[in-house]
Amino acid sequence: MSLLKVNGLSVEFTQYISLLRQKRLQVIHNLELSVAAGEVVAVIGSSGSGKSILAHAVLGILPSNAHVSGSIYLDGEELTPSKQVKLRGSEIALVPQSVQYLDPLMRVGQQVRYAVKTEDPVKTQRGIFKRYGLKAEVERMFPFQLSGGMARRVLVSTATVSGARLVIADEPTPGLDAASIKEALGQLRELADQGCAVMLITHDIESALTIADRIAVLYAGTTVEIASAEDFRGNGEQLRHPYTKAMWKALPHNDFVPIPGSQPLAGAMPTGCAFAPRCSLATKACTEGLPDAREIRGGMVRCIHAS
Ligand SMILES: Nc1ncnc2c1ncn2[C@@H]1O[C@H](COP(=O)(O)OP(=O)(O)OP(=O)(O)O)[C@@H](O)[C@H]1O
Ligand code: NI
Repeated sequence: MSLLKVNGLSVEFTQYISLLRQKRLQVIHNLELSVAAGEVVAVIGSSGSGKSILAHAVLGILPSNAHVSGSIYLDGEELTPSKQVKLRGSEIALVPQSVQYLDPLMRVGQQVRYAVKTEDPVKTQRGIFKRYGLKAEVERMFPFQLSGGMARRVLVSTATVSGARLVIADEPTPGLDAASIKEALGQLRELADQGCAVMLITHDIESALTIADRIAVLYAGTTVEIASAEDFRGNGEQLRHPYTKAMWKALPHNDFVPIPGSQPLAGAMPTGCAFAPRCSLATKACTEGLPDAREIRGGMVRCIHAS
C-alpha cells in the first residue's frame, strides 16, 4: 500500500485585482501521485509546473490565500490541516533546497538535535554527522560558515534523524558539482532503502533516474504520466504521454530536439489537455476536456491518444 496517496488534488490562489475584486488562479488541477514505503518517486516537470506547490500542499505549508481540494492520505489516514501540523517534522520531513531554511543564529549541531526523536539527541547528531562525513567541529558552526556541500549534509541529517516515514526533497541538488549531486541522491536512496517513502522534486530527469523507482511527470499543474524508471530508455517507446516522450528526446544525450512552444501559464490554460497546443498528435477531441487518468502498461497517463 502507498504511504502517501494524493487524489484529485487542486490548488487555487485567491488574488486581489483591486480592493473589491478578486479572482482565483488555479495552479494545480486534479493531480494524483502515490509513494510507497521503500520507494523513491521523482516528481519532474519544468519551472512553474506545480512541483513545489504539491510538496507544500502535502506538508500543509501553503500560504493562507491558497484553497486546496481533493485528498491527501498518509498511511490510509486523511492528512487534515491539524494532522499536518502534528506530523510535520516528525512523520513527514522536508529536505529543503537551501541552507536558508536553517536558523542563521543557531549552531548547526543544535538544530539537528532539535529534530531528534530518540533519547540521546547529542549522540544521535554526532553519529549522523560522522556517517555523512561531517567533521566533529562542524556541530559548533553557524550556517554561514558551511560550504554548499556541508550545508546539504546538515539538511539531510535533519531529515534522517527525525525518523520521518515520508521525506520530501525539493530540488536538493541545484548548483552542486557532479560528485555532490551523486552523494545527495545516494543519501535519499539510502533513506528509501531503510523504509522511507521518498518524494524527490527535480528538473533533472537524468539524475533522478539514477535513484528513482518511478517518475511522475507534471505539466501545467497536473500529472500527465506516472512511469517506472525503466520506461525511460531507448527512444522512449515505453513512455505513454507525448510530453514525456518529447522531454526524453530533448535531452542532450538523446536527440536534443527541443519541444516547440511553452507551458501555458496558470490563469491562461487552454480548455482540455494543457499540452495539446504543442502536441503533434492533438485532435479536436483533445481540446474538449481534461483527459482522464488511464492505466496503461502498469503506468498512468492523461492522454486520449496514448496506447
Ligand atoms: N502564492 C502564490 N500565489 C499565486 N500563484 C502562485 C503562488 N505560489 C506559486 N504560484 C504559481 O503556481 C505555479 C506553480 O508554482 P511552483 O512553485 O509549484 O512551480 P515549480 O514546478 O516548483 O517550479 P520551479 O521548478 O521553478 O521550482 C506557478 O505558476 C507559480 O507562479
Ligand atoms: Ni519549485
